[in-house]
Amino acid sequence: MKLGFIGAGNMATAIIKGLLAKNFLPATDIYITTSSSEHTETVAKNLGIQSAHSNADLIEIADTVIIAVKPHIAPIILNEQRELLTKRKSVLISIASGLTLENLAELTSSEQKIVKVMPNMNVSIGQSVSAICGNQLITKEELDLVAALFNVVGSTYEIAEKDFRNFTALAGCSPAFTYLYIDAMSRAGVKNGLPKAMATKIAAEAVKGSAQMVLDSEDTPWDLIDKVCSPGGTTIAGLVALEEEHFMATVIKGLEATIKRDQELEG
Ligand SMILES: NC(=O)C1=CN([C@@H]2O[C@H](COP(=O)(O)OP(=O)(O)OC[C@H]3O[C@@H](n4cnc5c(N)ncnc54)[C@H](OP(=O)(O)O)[C@@H]3O)[C@@H](O)[C@H]2O)C=CC1
Ligand SMILES: O=C(O)[C@@H]1CCC=N1
Repeated sequence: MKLGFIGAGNMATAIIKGLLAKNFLPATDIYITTSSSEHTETVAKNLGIQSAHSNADLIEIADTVIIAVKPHIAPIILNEQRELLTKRKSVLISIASGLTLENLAELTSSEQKIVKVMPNMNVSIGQSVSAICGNQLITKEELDLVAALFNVVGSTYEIAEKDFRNFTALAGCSPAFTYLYIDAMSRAGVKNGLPKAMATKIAAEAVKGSAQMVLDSEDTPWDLIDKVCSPGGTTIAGLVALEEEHFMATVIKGLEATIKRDQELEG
């Protein structure tokens, strides 16, 4: 497989680092473009991979093309490159939020093989959770190959396209919310006398262990909450205070705002 990334920002570089770390592809088979040749050269050099002179050159070289630009830029590029993509019979992978398989086919052609993937930032440490679905032209083998690519950098769920928005909120955007939670805990630690770096590390380790516990245990999160809360103790006091401020409803509101924004981006 020769893999080309149109766009080499946060997501593409994280995926590339993950793929290189696991030796999924040799660095000689990974190509990128950015908005300028100079920037492409710099990023490619830093990652130790290949630069393409233009998006058209990249499509000429790669058999699998990941469009990893911001959702409002993707339509412009796909429209420009539609004939070449069709001619090359490339598999097009889109990670842009808010663009449906139907949008992507309209922007390219009815013959375009398309896979929609929603990864998250944790690709760079091999712990992404990604959703995947293909259009009617994608064979099972092609879908499996794309799933294998994203399995190298985490786990992959094949889901119906109608569930993508929900997945984007739960897995694509939620790392940002979790960082916010960790930072808020860390600031509470600082407020009460711990140095910031130490407080952040402690908060992050507590979150990591708690997430692992949910994955490993047969208990539901509520069962685990009850096990932490000693009668008349400290945790129940904190839990009640959080719920007085509508903690659960606030989290749900945050995720639902991302679902609404995703709908708006689709237009
Ligand atoms: N960030 C995240 O956690 C996640 C993001 N996504 C999706 O991934 C996509 C990329 O997001 P992210 O990586 O954060 O975005 P970034 O802004 O970090 O990266 C965008 C990249 O696109 C490049 N670019 C802009 N215009 C062109 C062009 N005409 N030709 C080639 N490259 C171009 C930019 O180049 P330059 O730097 O030179 O301007 C940059 O390298 C988005 O669609 C987003 O919805 C999906 C899941 C999670
Ligand atoms: O903020 C965004 O639009 C992208 C999609 C998922 C995470 N980041």
